[in-house]
Amino acid sequence: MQMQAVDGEVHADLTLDGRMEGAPGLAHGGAIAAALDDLFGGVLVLLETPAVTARLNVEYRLPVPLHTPLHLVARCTATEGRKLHMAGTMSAGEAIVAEASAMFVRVEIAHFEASGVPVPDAWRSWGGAARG
Ligand SMILES: CCCCCCCCCCCCCCCC(=O)SCCNC(=O)CCNC(=O)[C@H](O)C(C)(C)COP(=O)(O)OP(=O)(O)OC[C@H]1O[C@@H](n2cnc3c(N)ncnc32)[C@H](O)[C@@H]1OP(=O)(O)O
Repeated sequence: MQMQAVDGEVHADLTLDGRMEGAPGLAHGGAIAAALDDLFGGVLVLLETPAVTARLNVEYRLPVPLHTPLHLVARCTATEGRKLHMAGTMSAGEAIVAEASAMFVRVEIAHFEASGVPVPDAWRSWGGAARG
């Protein structure tokens, strides 16, 4: 998903296809949640903060048709020590089809390195969990 930073928010355009189908012709709720969670990951890049999703809440407002352009927007609404609160929306045209809120928790880069897969070099210049 291609993301763009605009005025402290992260925006993305996305069209879901048959691989993301739940009910016939409609997007699977898990795919919608994954897209919004991924967008929150983009906010972390904007903030240059390594963190992970601790809690994700999605409100599904309308069915999301496949093969329809969707617009997503996310931002960090508050920070509280290691906790980052996020909010985001997914829209089809003028209609908000889903809204999400999430709590991320800052972690050290070592959290990701534990997988054994190298992290991008840029992440090393970011402050870790201790950055308040
Ligand atoms: C990843 C991106 C990197 C950046 C670059 C991005 C690049 C762009 C691509 C992005 C693509 C992916 C974007 C999607 C992001 C994922 O998908 S992340 C993967 C899914 N999430 C996880 O795997 C997290 C698994 N959980 C954990 O590792 C640990 O539980 C945590 C969240 C790090 C917390 O553990 P901990 O470090 O021991 O901290 P702990 O003391 O337990 O908690 C700290 C505080 O948070 C609170 N807390 C912790 N968990 C919860 C919870 N579930 N509910 C409520 N409160 C909680 C605690 O109560 C505590 O509060 P205070 O006492 O300080 O008030």
